[in-house]
Amino acid sequence: MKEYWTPFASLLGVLAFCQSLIQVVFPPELRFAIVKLFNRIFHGFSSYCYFDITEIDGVNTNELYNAVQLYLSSSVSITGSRLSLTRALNSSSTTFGLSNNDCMVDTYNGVTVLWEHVVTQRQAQTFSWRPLPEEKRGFTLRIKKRDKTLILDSYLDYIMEKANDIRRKNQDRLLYTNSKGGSLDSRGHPWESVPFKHPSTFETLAMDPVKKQEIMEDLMGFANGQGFYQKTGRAWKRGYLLYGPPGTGKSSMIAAMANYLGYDIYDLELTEVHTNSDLRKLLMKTSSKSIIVIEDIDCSLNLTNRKKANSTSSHARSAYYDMGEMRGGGGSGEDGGNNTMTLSGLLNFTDGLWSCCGSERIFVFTTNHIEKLDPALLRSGRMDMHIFMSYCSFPALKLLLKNYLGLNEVDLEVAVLEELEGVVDRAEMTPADVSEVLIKNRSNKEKAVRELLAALKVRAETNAKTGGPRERDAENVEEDEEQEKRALETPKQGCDEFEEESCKQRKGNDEKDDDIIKK
Ligand SMILES: Nc1ncnc2c1ncn2[C@@H]1O[C@H](COP(=O)(O)OP(=O)(O)OP(=O)(O)O)[C@@H](O)[C@H]1O
Ligand SMILES: [Mg+2]
Repeated sequence: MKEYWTPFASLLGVLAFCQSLIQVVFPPELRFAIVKLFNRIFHGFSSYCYFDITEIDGVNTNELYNAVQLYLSSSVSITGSRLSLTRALNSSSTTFGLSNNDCMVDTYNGVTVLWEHVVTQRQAQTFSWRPLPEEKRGFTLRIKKRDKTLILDSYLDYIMEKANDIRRKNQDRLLYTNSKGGSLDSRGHPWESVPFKHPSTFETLAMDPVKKQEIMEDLMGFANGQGFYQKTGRAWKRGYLLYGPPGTGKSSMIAAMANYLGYDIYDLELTEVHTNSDLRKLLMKTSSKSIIVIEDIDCSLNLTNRKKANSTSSHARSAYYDMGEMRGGGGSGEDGGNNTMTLSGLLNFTDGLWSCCGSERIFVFTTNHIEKLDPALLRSGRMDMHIFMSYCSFPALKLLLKNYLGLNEVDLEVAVLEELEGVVDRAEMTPADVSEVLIKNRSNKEKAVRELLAALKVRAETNAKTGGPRERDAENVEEDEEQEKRALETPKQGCDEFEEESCKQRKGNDEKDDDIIKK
């Protein structure tokens, strides 16, 4: 049972009045001694103790503050008479909250506690390393001294759990981006967020059903595995590397993972991160139950295969390592100090001590060119699962037919099914291409199937003549490598240009592939 409790607020008001009176009458030293004595006497006689939960704890956002707010908002909505209402941009739900400086009683395991929402104006600051919000916000929890153990042992954990449940039920997850280039907002967040409403789920994801089931079980095992991770002394985190050609569902898979687990997504734009210490700050500001995504990792940072670079020449090697310094403006080479963004900084981010700040986090890297990644990223244990997102297979095709046209296997003629099965692997078409044919003709199911079959046949024939996208891709990779080798052998000042050119080239190749597919 929860209700407003005004006598407590009045008592606090009297205390505040006494304190301001003391401030006016006595000099600062005497004032300090009197206030201390006054507090000691008051607390000595009082049977209550108080806990302050401030919104910002030093430089970090206090997760407990957010949890208390959410927890109380779930109860206030029913019993409160004075509420603050908020609705985030594009959000589907309204949040009720305790108004400024209002109090509320809550009962837990037969123990009654009092919550006060304390909001005060921040005094004008002469200097601050970052802008602070105008208001200082926090909750004060008042409990009986004799209930302290019970409350501290389980009540706060209960609140955290409840808040997580509420968030999951609201289904309003957030998509964060660091595209502001590391600048902080007034609450010290380097991330900007929007409500995440991607409709992709494992039901809509077309891929090998056995592999899909394996991934879903792995994710669920992770989410429910707190005890296991604790027992085995492992950090509660998991890494997935999604690789495969463009349009095979890597981004859709990330959205499906987030929707399946109810996690937020942090989309990390590596090109906006300039130093290893910036990366650590970003990591510190991510919350638990989240997926941290780095898309197209081969293009975001110079993480291409070092082995190949090493085998060229010592001159080339030093040019390669110097690239990190040039980008960050004078760091300490490949191992990198904090002045530059390096591979080792990234590995430390996912793997090292820093990866363990917070818990229940999933790292997902995606790439179109796994062969271009540094072996250090691929070493076993680094990413727990390597998932190949392949061209459309027969089971995936059947799922797309069902999702887009509502056609089950039994709705199709046996001969058509056999034709589709016979041609789909040779066609090497991505699920994105297949979806496009189906969407275009979705008002006429028969025509859609006919056109799809024709498109698959054309693609299979082209592949038979040209070797297919896999071979074309391999040729492009060789071309890229040749170009990288040439750039590594040129003087250092060409490195930045080379980097840009190489990335453009890769993007160009992808577009070329897309064109071929569309034809
Ligand atoms: N496996 C799939 N199942 C269902 N739909 C898919 C699948 N793959 C691709 N699609 C469709 O194609 C579109 C593009 O897919 P998506 O962006 O997930 O590909 P990607 O692998 O991330 O590509 P890129 O490498 O270019 O980032 C999606 O909007 C989705 O509709
Ligand atoms: Mg993608």
